[in-house]
Amino acid sequence: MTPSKYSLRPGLYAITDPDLLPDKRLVPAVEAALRGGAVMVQYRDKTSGPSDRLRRASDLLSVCRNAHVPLLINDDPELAKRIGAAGAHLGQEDGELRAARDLLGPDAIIGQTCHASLDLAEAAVKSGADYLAFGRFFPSMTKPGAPAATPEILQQAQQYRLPLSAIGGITLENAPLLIAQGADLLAVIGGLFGTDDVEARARAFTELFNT
Ligand SMILES: Cc1ncc(COP(=O)(O)OP(=O)(O)O)c(N)n1
Ligand SMILES: Cc1nc(C(=O)O)sc1CCOP(=O)(O)O
Ligand SMILES: [Mg+2]
Repeated sequence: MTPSKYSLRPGLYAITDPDLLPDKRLVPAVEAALRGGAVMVQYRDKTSGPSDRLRRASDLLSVCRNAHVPLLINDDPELAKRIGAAGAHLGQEDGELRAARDLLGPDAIIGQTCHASLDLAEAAVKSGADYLAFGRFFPSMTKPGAPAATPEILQQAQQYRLPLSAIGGITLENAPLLIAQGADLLAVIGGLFGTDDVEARARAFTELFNT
C-alpha cells in the first residue's frame, strides 16, 4: 500500500529507542506519546534483528494509523515500503535520498540529517527532502558522539522554507530556545521515553508550541 502524504504539523516528534522501550513498553509508551500530542513518530532501532524490527515497526504502524499520525522508519526505506509506513528518516550514511524517493513514492515523508551544515541542507533540499534535521543541540545520553550544532543554524535554515527538525538532548527546559530559533519539530528520545509519565511529558512538549 502506498501511503498518502500526511501534512507535517509543528510539534513533538517522538523517536523510539530499544533500550528505553523493550517489547512490553514499546506500544503503550508510543500510545501515551500520541495521547500527549506527538505529531510524528520514528521507529529507531539499531540493535534488533530483521524479524523483530518487522514486528515492532508493524505494531507501531497500527498505533500511529489509529491516531492519524505518520510513522517514519529510521535508516531503512525498504522496511518502510514493506509495511506501508508514511516515510523514512535518512542520515548521511543511510543511502541516497533520491533512491528512497523512487522506492517510496512522491507522497512519502522523507527527512534528512544535516548536522550543523547548510551545505548538507542545500543538498537535501535539492534531493527532495520533506524536512531538514539539525543537531545535536545539547549533550545526549542516547548519542553522545553526534556532531554538535548551535541553535543559530535553525535561523539560517529558514531560507529553505521546509520544516526544520531539532534533535539531541532536548528537554522541557531547553526546548523553548529551539522553537524560538525556528524549530518546527522537536525530535526527542530520552527526554520523552526516559520518563515514567510519557503522556504528561508529551503534553508538556506539545504545549510549548501553543504558547
Ligand atoms: C529527526 C531525526 N534527526 C536526526 C536523526 C539522526 O539520523 P542519523 O544521523 O542517521 O543517525 P541515527 O539516528 O541513524 O543514529 C534522526 N534519526 N532523526
Ligand atoms: C539519534 C540522534 N541523532 C542525533 C544527531 O545529532 O543527529 S542526536 C540523537 C539522539 C537523540 O536522543 P536524545 O533525545 O535522547 O538526546
Ligand atoms: Mg541513520
